Formats: sequence, structure tokens, C-alpha cells
Amino acid sequence: MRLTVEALSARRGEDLIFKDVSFTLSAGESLILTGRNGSGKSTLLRAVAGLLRPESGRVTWESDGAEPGTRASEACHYLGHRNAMKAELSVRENLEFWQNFVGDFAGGRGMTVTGAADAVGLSGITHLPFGYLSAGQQRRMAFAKLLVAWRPVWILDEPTAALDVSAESVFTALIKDHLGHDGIVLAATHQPLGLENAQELKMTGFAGVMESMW
Ligand SMILES: Nc1ncnc2c1ncn2[C@@H]1O[C@H](COP(=O)(O)OP(=O)(O)OP(=O)(O)O)[C@@H](O)[C@H]1O
Repeated sequence: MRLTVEALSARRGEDLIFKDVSFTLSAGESLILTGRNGSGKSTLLRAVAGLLRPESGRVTWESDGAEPGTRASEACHYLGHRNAMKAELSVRENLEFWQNFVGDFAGGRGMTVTGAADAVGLSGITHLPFGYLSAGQQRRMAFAKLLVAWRPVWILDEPTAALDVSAESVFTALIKDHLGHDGIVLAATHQPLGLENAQELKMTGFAGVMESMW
């Protein structure tokens, strides 16, 4: 199982944000992106997740059981800054939507909605509209989206923003569990996630943003 990023460059508007980024992540491995605001962490995550067309380079996926030609994005879950949940739908309806929309990738199976809510420490409130939850509860339920469908690669953009200490430790435990089941994690974060063996890639920014502005 391997995610390979080769010579990736990406542009936002007129500006080249980063150039020639390459790395490989195999089963059980994690990479943390660090760097100042605006250095390109979210842009890189979006390019790897297939949500932003790169300027050049490529992202590929190889694993036993995957159809030849499987796009890397099909192996990825993406948790962005925003939670991607509808405020007026219940938590259960939101998670069922993601479960059906994302679907299980070859080689694994997601949890039930109830199981995923339990795993993020929020049993018993899946009937509530998502919009009724506190900011931290919403983030926990957004994280539960990763659990209801199996995808080997978790791409996480500031996953622990707005969370209390107990939620941080819940997320760290879930991330470690995912890595322990041959998952791969690529995360941008300003806070350490407590992953002892994670590799680090420090984004330094590129054209368009002057060093003095950081
Ligand atoms: N849609 C867009 N159009 C034009 N420029 C953009 C767009 N989105 C982001 N940028 C620019 O791209 C650069 C990189 O932004 P990005 O969000 O990837 O940084 P980041 O490292 O994730 O920052 P932060 O730590 O603040 O989340 C910034 O200079 C930003 O202004």
C-alpha cells in the first residue's frame, strides 16, 4: 500500500505556492505538514486529495486489491478546515450521507454511525441537528466521518482546531489506531498530534508571499 507524491507544484490564482514536493507514504506511516500561515499546507493537502488540480507533478496510489488505474483520491478521506456537514440535518443523516457518498475502499469496512459517534465520545446525540452541537462537538462529529467509511489515507487539515484536551487525545488515539491498521495519515497542524514516528515536512512558502509578511 503506497501513496506517492512526485514533483508536485500548485498555483493559487497567479501565484505558485509550492514547487517540486515529493514524498512517499506506506502503510502505517504518517507525515505532518508544518509551516507558517499561508505557507501552502492546505493547498498541498487539497492537491493530494484531488480537490485542486496541480500545476505539475502527480499523485499515485498502489495497493493489493485496488483496481488498476485507481485514482489516489479514491483512497483518501479529506477533513478540511470546514466540517462539511449540513447544520439542518441530524448528525445521523449527515454521517449516513458521507457513509453512502464515500463508500468503503477495497480492503476495509467502516463503522456504523452509532459506533463512530461512540468512538469520538459523543454517544446518544446523533438525532440532534448538527447545527445544535457546540463547535468542539461538531468537530468531533466531522471526524466521525472518517470512521463510517474505510479509506486507507486520512488527509487532515488542522484536525484539532477548536478542541478541548480530551478531544485531542481521542483524535490522537483514533489516528494511532488507523495507523496501526495499516492506514496512512497526512496532516497539517500547528499543534503536535502526539504521533511519535511521524515524518515532518516544513512548508516554507514560495512566490507571491513575501517573507516579511509572515
Ligand atoms: N482560492 C485562492 N485563490 C488565491 N490564493 C489563494 C487561494 N487559497 C489560498 N490562497 C493563497 O495560497 C497561499 C497558501 O494558502 P494555504 O491555505 O495553502 O496556506 P496554509 O499553510 O494552509 O495556511 P494556514 O496555516 O493559515 O491554514 C496563501 O498565500 C493564500 O493566500
